[in-house]
Amino acid sequence: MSTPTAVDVPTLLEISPQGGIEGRSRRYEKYLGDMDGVYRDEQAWQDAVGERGTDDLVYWVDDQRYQEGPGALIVGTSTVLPGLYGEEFAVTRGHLHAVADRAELYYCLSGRGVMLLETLDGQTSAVELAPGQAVNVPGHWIHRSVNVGDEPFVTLFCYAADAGQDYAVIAEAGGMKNLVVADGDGWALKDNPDHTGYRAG
Ligand SMILES: O=P(O)(O)OC[C@H]1O[C@H](O)[C@H](O)[C@@H](O)[C@@H]1O
Ligand SMILES: [Fe+2]
Repeated sequence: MSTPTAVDVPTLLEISPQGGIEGRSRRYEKYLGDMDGVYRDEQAWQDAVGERGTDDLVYWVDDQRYQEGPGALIVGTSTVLPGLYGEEFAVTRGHLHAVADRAELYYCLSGRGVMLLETLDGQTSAVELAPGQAVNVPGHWIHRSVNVGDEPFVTLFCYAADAGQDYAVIAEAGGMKNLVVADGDGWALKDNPDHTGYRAG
């Protein structure tokens, strides 16, 4: 059991529905240039880089944490800006927790999105989220936020402070099994033909 420290005190967090936390510990920003290899349509991503440059902000995360040890929670907001790369909607890189059994809650604050979920043994799920809706993601599910609207997709998340992130799992598999693509006014799932299957769990 970890010894409480002076900073282990309850903290009031002011959470903006547009994303952002007063009282955060950290802000983490991802730019278009960081998304190399994430979208299946490489040319579409290259074209976007040509138009907007590598320094164009695509998503950002504010979080608050008071210790790294097991038992503590990380609370944050994730703001994914809208976009389309070929037929694919704007996504976060996505990950499996490094401590794979760690769960995560995502509560939609604004915008319209999909939480794309997959397991190493091939189960898939996609949960659409509108403001007021949440998804309780069990451990062992790879998760990626997808903005399927035309405004920022903002979620409040909460997960165990010792979870960590494994990003290689998606890259090694040629991307996630499913793509979230534009379909009329909405979205649809499409098989990613480059997906080779995940490594053994
Ligand atoms: O970590 P990424 O897949 O790039 O997504 C960005 C963020 O998504 C979620 O909201 C997680 O809880 C964050 O810890 C993570 O950093
Ligand atoms: Fe996570």
